[in-house]
Amino acid sequence: MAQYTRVSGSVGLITLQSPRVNALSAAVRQGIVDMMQRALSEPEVKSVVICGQNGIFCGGADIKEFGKNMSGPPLIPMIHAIEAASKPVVAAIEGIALGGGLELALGCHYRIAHAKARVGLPEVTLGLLPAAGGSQRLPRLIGVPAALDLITTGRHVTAAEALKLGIVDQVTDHNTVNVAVKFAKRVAGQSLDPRRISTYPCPCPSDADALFEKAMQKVRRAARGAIAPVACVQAVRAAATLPYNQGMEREKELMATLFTSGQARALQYFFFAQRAVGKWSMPSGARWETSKPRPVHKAAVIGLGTMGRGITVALAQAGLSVVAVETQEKQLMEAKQAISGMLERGAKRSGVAPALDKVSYSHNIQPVADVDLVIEAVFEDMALKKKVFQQLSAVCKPGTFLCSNTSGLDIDHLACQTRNPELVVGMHFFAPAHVMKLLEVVYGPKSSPHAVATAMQLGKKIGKVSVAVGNCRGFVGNRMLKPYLEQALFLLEEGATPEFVDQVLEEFGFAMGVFRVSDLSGLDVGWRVRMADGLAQPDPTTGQPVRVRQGRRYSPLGDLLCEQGRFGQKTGRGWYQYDKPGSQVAKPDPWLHSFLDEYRTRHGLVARRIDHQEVLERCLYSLINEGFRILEDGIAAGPEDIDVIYVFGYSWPRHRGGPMFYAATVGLNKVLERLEHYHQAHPDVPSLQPCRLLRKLVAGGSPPIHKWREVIKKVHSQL
Ligand SMILES: C[C@H](O)[C@H](C)C(=O)SCCNC(=O)CCNC(=O)[C@H](O)C(C)(C)COP(=O)([O-])OP(=O)([O-])OC[C@H]1O[C@@H](n2cnc3c(N)ncnc32)[C@H](O)[C@@H]1OP(=O)([O-])[O-]
Repeated sequence: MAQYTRVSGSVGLITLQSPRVNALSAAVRQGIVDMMQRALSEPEVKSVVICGQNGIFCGGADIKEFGKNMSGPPLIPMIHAIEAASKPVVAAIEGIALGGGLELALGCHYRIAHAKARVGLPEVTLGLLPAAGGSQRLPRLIGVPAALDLITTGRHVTAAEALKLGIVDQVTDHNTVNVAVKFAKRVAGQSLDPRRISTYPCPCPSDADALFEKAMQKVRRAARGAIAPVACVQAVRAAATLPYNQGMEREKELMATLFTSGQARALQYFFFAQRAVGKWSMPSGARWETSKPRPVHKAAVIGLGTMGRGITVALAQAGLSVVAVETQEKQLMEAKQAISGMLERGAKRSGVAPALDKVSYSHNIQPVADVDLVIEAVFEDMALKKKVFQQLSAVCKPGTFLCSNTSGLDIDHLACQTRNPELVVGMHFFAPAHVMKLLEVVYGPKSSPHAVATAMQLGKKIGKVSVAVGNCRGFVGNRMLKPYLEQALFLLEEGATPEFVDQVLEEFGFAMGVFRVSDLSGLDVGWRVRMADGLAQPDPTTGQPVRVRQGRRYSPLGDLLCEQGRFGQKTGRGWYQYDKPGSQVAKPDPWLHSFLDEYRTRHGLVARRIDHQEVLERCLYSLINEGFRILEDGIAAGPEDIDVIYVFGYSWPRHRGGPMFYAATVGLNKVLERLEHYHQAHPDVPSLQPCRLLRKLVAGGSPPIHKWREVIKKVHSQL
């Protein structure tokens, strides 16, 4: 919808009305067309201002309409009509003008923006490109290099940068609509030809071919198989090399290839999945709408190792006062230096003052008595963590939330160490904690909805994408990672090499394959956990590494490497070799190949040829199968939770939507059939045995992913 009012005598004011972001739905487009005709037909009206209600100009095309039959007036001719109008049209940009919203503004003759406004063409993040003239008008207005940057990254720019680039004509701190109305009155009657961007020549740098070649290489490197960034470069190239109308034809062609692509569907699913995880619920029925968070002004971090330092920085950068506690004096001094350095570098990057004064340091726990929330980040040892929680429960004021950054230990065990177990939740950060977006908020059976709501809100405040999950070994992310890692090791036993397995996973779109990630995070981290679980010990009778445990197949390959000090990058040797400890360039290691050959011979294994499909299916389908078990157990409320965790925490390629969306794309019946195939071949690997929920979904005709929550609810109600 759009509202029309005549203001200041001679200005027609068109206000977009579609909560919450005035997206260009069919109704809004119809409203704009109708109101423009009215403004142009009223003789008293000399100029027009377009704005959005509630201080937001426009969030672009209505993503909820994608995939449905398009109705209402099409966007391109609507914008052309505005550009061709005989009366000046001024866009009053408040809040945001994104995608089709900015394209609408580029069709206007003038653009006035509020100082706090942001503009951009983020279509590439949805697997699309600016398809309402944005890829043709923006290069003509601001030049090819700047347009390439905005369109291939989809980044939002501030009003100040938009003015500098020439996207907007004026920036104001005052009421933008009033300023725009005054401006519109002032330009009434002036010639508009010089203001019709589509008529501008596209300023093309002399070395255009080289520039576009370079841009194409850059996006291909970063895209990891995503197709939209490549199409964006091609569209801008059309603007630089073709007349406007032909360029628009090219934009349309390219958009047609993207719009129906699986990647666009995956990225649009992921757009809404990101918003769905904020609307959390617990098996107890507690929900985000009804659970009030408590304010957190002052926090504490216990243990200043790598994770503790990153968490302290994330909290301080968000403006919280932080008490950083480390009992080891030397570790405390090193941490103070590291944290100050991270705060200074972060502040320099964002052009603000470093929040050094936000952090106070202590080598004992007393100063945390008056904080609102504590995050424990000590070494991953249950006995040590229990002691810390007992101390915190004794020292902290009543009502203080006690949170653990454990990556998989039992939250309920920690809660039982305290006077108020309802105030205990997990806040599982991902390394580096001040960079990685994901936060798993883990609730135990005693955790109160307030504790979950407070941790979720704190996560949002420090710029994280927070996902609420239930308490179990490894929570969601690490629990699903286990069968994935297991299959990768089994594939090595059966004849594959780390390079080949990683190549397949990186071609799929992962930033790094499983063995390169293992070398980066350190093989010893998992080894210590397996040692603690008594898994890594050789068979006491034979002294031989054990390959079957409790009737399940087990691969001791990782343990054997660790026994030889091959911890990965940190020791210069792991699944790959590195020039020196700490270097990051992984090279195939002939030693490892002969080690694998000997290992196979010693265990009577015969190497066989393993193809891409098998690597992909065994690694990904076992991970997905565990995802279905997690949904069945109610540890995650819906597939969106799992997909957001895997994209933000485990570099699952966003243009594939996430593991559960990928399963739906491949087809649940195919995933089931392949798992049955591999389980038959490997009956001693329970993680390949298809999960009941997967069977149930397939038996139910493989409903679309947005319907899975209903099926899960039914399964839970029958349990
Ligand atoms: C032709 C043309 O070339 C092409 C093809 C296009 O134009 S493609 C479209 C290009 N536009 C975009 O990529 C912008 C996408 N939106 C955003 O980036 C953000 O939303 C935001 C604008 C920066 C606000 O962030 P927020 O954090 O303040 O609130 P929110 O929770 O995110 O959003 C608030 C509510 O609005 C909903 N919403 C936001 N943008 C929407 C959109 N474009 N269409 C439909 N719904 C939208 C969102 O789902 C949520 O709903 P609900 O959960 O309340 O039910």
